[in-house]
Amino acid sequence: MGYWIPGMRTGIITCNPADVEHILRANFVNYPKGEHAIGMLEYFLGLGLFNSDGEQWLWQRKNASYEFSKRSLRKFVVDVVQAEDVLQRFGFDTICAVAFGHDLRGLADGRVQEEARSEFMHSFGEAQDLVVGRFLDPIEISWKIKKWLNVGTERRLRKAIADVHAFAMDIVRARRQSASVQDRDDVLSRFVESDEHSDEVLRDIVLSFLIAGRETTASALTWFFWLLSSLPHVVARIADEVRAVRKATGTRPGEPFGFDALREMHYLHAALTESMRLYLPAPIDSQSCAADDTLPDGTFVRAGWSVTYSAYAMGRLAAILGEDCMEYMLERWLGEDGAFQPASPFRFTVFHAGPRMCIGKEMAYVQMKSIVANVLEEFVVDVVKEVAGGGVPEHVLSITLRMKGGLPVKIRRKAEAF
Ligand code: HEM
Repeated sequence: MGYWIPGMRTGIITCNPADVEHILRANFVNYPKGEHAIGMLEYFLGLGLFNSDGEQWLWQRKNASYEFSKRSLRKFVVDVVQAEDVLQRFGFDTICAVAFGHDLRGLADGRVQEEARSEFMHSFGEAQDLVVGRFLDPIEISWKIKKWLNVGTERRLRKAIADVHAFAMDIVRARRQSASVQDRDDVLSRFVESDEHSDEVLRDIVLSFLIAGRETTASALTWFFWLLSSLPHVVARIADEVRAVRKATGTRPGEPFGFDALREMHYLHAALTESMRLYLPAPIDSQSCAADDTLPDGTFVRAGWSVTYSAYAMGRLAAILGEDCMEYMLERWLGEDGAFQPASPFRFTVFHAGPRMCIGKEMAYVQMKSIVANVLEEFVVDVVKEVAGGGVPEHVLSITLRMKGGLPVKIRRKAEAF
């Protein structure tokens, strides 16, 4: 069933899996992101994969998909996730390495690089929050924006975007200069090879991967570790599974997990999936309707309207998940043999669905499983009492639905490895 959103840009919102399938797959060409959404982010992200439609999107998606193949993922596990300082390199650095072949760690002057990175992270966070804040305001030129976007804020935003663009451009130039692209299989190499794209186009591709992959996995894990603080039996079962995988693969605590070893961690996969069902990085997603249409549930949609589905609500609906929808129950994802059972992406919409489904989904699971398995194997994570025992921490909606102020934890090394 669709709903009207009074007082906002005209549109409907739905939580019906059949509608979602219609919008994201069956009638995909009729539901692009649309000029409005793309225009709002263009001065920050340009027209990269994440922020483009039609042909502009298609050629980028085709080239990028090739590099996100299973072969590349295996290589990613070997080259990047297994690095000894996995926690340090998690997220931002791994995306730079996998997507752009740009190893921040390997650069000669580590200190300068470290400074550049943290400056970039700060600017990226600031630009993202300001741009997304503007985007989420229902009435674009409202009094709220006029008040909020005062001259100082506008200046800050421009500076943050200029810093972000400069950093992304450095990645592009470094990548162009690196000698042999033939034997590289990062995402950028495909675009660099064809030689027909300007530096600005490549910069936008870099920005799209950073915006899509930078905060999502980190946000998902923050909520996961918070949930674990009240689920000791789940922590114990994950530990059992990790130990069993160690035994089966003949590896010892501290050694890296291989791609196949991570795939064997079904219980952990289910635990993360159940956590993201309830606390997901991207809570809503909007498309624009190109031509008049009627959704499967009978709702009429006029050309130009926005059509939004709420992944957050869909993850908490009894009609989709049953009466126990508000309970953390990871067994719902496991078959009788203990193997992970995926749900239709039109019901479990955490990674979007259809041709524009998240291209980094597998990589995100590899990252998250590596982190959780490594951390729980060697450390005890104590969430500070007030947060662990209290209610649900406050959410902040930026590019992801993150936990306000982050998760305060104390980490202790285990007296003896389990
Ligand atoms: C838990 C982690 C993640 C979640 C929940 C997630 C979720 C999503 C969602 C909902 C979208 C659709 C956004 C939209 O079109 O408005 C998306 C798109 C995308 N994601 Fe992810 N993502 C995650 C991790 C990653 C990672 C690690 C990467 C890259 C390294 C990545 C790369 C992308 C890209 C490039 C797109 C745009 C795809 C396109 O438009 O064709 N994501 N993701």
